[in-house]
Amino acid sequence: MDLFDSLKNKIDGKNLTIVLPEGNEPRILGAAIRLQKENILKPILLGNKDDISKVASDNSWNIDGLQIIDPETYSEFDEMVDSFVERRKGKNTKEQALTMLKNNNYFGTMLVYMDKADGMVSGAVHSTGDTVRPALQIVKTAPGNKSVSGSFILQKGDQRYMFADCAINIDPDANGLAEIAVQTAKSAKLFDIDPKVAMLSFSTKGSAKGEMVDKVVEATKLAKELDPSLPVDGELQFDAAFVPSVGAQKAPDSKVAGNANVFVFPDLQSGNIGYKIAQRFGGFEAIGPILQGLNKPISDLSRGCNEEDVYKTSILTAALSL
Ligand SMILES: CC(C)(COP(=O)(O)OP(=O)(O)OC[C@H]1O[C@@H](n2cnc3c(N)ncnc32)[C@H](O)[C@@H]1OP(=O)(O)O)[C@@H](O)C(=O)NCCC(=O)NCCS
Ligand SMILES: CC(=O)OP(=O)(O)O
Repeated sequence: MDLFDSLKNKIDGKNLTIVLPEGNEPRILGAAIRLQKENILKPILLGNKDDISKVASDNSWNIDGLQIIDPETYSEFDEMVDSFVERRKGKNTKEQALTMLKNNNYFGTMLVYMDKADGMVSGAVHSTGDTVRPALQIVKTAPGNKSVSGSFILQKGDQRYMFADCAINIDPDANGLAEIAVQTAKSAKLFDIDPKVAMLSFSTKGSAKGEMVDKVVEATKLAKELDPSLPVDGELQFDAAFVPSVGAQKAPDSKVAGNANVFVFPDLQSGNIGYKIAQRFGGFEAIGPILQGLNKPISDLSRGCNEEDVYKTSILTAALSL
């Protein structure tokens, strides 16, 4: 079954709510109208009602029945401020809270934190940093996780792969990389991928040397320690990880080489560039970044996203709340 049909089945009838802080962005509003019309989930748009109505009328869209919260006039704002100050005890004052909660990403994240919404999707017009910082500060990492990371599903026809970290950790050390591998394998299972994890490098099994390679070798060892049942191997170049004949030549003893479907990049430069190349040159649909290891489902979008990406990321985020 198509991934999104199966995710839709999962969330069907559960009345899940997803906050969309960028309420007057046409790609967001278009996706929200579609989600509402198809009765898949309940979008909650943040923004000024007149501004959102103007975008709708400019596009001849009907927004009847869509839930819009204007943070400027939110009746439970005082309760939200108190909850924020309590959560950020010792880190942010009430005065700071009043300013920070004027930002829709902080406001939307608080709705999720306070269980007034099941998840949030943002980032069509905000950078990843501005989108995820409130989540890292308020929702925080889930028990058993040290850091949050960001993965993508790359799919084309019946091919489906996971790439990570493409969004959050700029230069993870070996421990961080090992955690990213385990988190991404866990995400893969949620999306019907039986994970075989390749720890990527410019070297395969000692073909090149240096600190960058050592980091990936160490991370592979640590990932195996974190989850002994996980099929994970490294260090592998992308061709050795993906192409069976090259895997057999470069890493003949590996059970992952040539068959990998989860690709862990050594740092964010390679991960972010890598997924965009697969998307833009390779014609793969890229869904994400999916934040892994976070206590509640909040998803970022690439600013290059389209309405379909927002629609799908909202469905996926709702499914992650179950
Ligand atoms: C994610 C990112 C924005 C965090 O940067 P930052 O806000 O400057 O980080 P700080 O060190 O000030 O941390 C802010 C908070 O987030 C937490 N945090 C930072 N990185 C984290 C991570 N990977 N996992 C969990 N928590 C994290 C910190 O503990 C801190 O919490 P606190 O305020 O309660 O102490 C930064 O790592 C970044 O810019 N990453 C790259 C994003 C990007 O541009 N990606 C490419 C496009 S997708
Ligand atoms: C995920 C990502 O690269 O986001 P953006 O394109 O917004 O920087």
